[in-house]
Amino acid sequence: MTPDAMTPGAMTLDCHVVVQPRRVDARLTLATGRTLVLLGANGAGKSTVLEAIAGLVPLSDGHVSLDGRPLADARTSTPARERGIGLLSQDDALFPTMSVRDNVAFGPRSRGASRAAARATADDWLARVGLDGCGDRRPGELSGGQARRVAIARALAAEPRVLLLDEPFAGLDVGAASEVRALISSLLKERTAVVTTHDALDAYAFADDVAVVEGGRVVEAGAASEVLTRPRTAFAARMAARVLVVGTMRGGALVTDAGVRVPVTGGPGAGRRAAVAARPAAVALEGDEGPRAPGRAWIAEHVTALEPRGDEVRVHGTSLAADVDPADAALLSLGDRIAFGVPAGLDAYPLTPS
Ligand SMILES: Nc1ncnc2c1ncn2[C@@H]1O[C@H](COP(=O)(O)OP(=O)(O)OP(=O)(O)O)[C@@H](O)[C@H]1O
Repeated sequence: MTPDAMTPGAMTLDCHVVVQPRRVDARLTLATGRTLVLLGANGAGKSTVLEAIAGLVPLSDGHVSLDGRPLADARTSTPARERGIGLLSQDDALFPTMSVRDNVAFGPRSRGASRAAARATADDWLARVGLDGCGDRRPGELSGGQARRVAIARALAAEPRVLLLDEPFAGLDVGAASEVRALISSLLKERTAVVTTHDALDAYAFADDVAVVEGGRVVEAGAASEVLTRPRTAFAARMAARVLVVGTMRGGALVTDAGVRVPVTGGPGAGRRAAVAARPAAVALEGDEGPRAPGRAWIAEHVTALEPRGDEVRVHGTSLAADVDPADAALLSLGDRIAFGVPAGLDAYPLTPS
């Protein structure tokens, strides 16, 4: 570890991952001690980025550097086990014939620890992930949540400089996912990590920084507080579970390109492009005709999708969305024209540099 890497805020990971066969071309940087969440839909290229950083997929172009040390480019590649990077893949990939303890001891053993020391480290990690006493079991004797914990322990027992977690809650039932979420939340403190997810909840829960990935590219990146609450594109807003209304500032209001006036708080000067972001739960829904409640700006769109979400349904328009009671959603059909009521008084933020 270089002295620079010990400095809080120093850049740990710097990469430009180009994997042409998978159409991935993504640039990322990550400072020491921070957690970066890669937020994107299925197939966006998130796993490919992690696999390339870990050394499991070759780069077509670009580079991966850790603490200023080049690990890979299109011509050279440090072997995965020598990178100081731990990857928790979606399938856990535990060795099925080894005991749980030996699975976790694998990393320390590879780093030269004696068998006894590696086993002691493994037992210590098993206790830290809540699996005290499970060391003699085989992976096939574990529940999905337990197996995920073992995989986490195995990744961390190797003492990686950077931990990569690929959809760490995928395939777990609600109870197990909640437990693993709490465990990961405590383990990520002070650690340098990248977590992939398609779920905004994970971004809100873990991210210091967020990079939104679409079609193999990073389309928005920055501090979580900025990217999640002030998204700049409809895609980033959707990934952050927000709806975005874009327009031009006029007379203290945001006026959409269709001419709807949205009263806002703050915002840049007249004539500047700006946006407000709302939670779908805060957006109201009415028929296209008839009375409209005051205190909102009403924007008419066609229904494009009805997405069940537990005890609510998210009604998507072409750009807006609202969470409504299933009984109300049941009255709607795809293509219906409806009015979304965006609350007045949201904070407007600039979309163009001043
Ligand atoms: N082993 C592979 N061989 C060839 N192409 C692959 C392989 N794995 C993924 N791809 C392709 O690369 C692209 C990116 O996939 P990737 O798995 O990285 O996306 P993702 O964002 O992680 O999605 P998911 O959340 O579904 O895992 C996709 O077009 C996918 O079909």
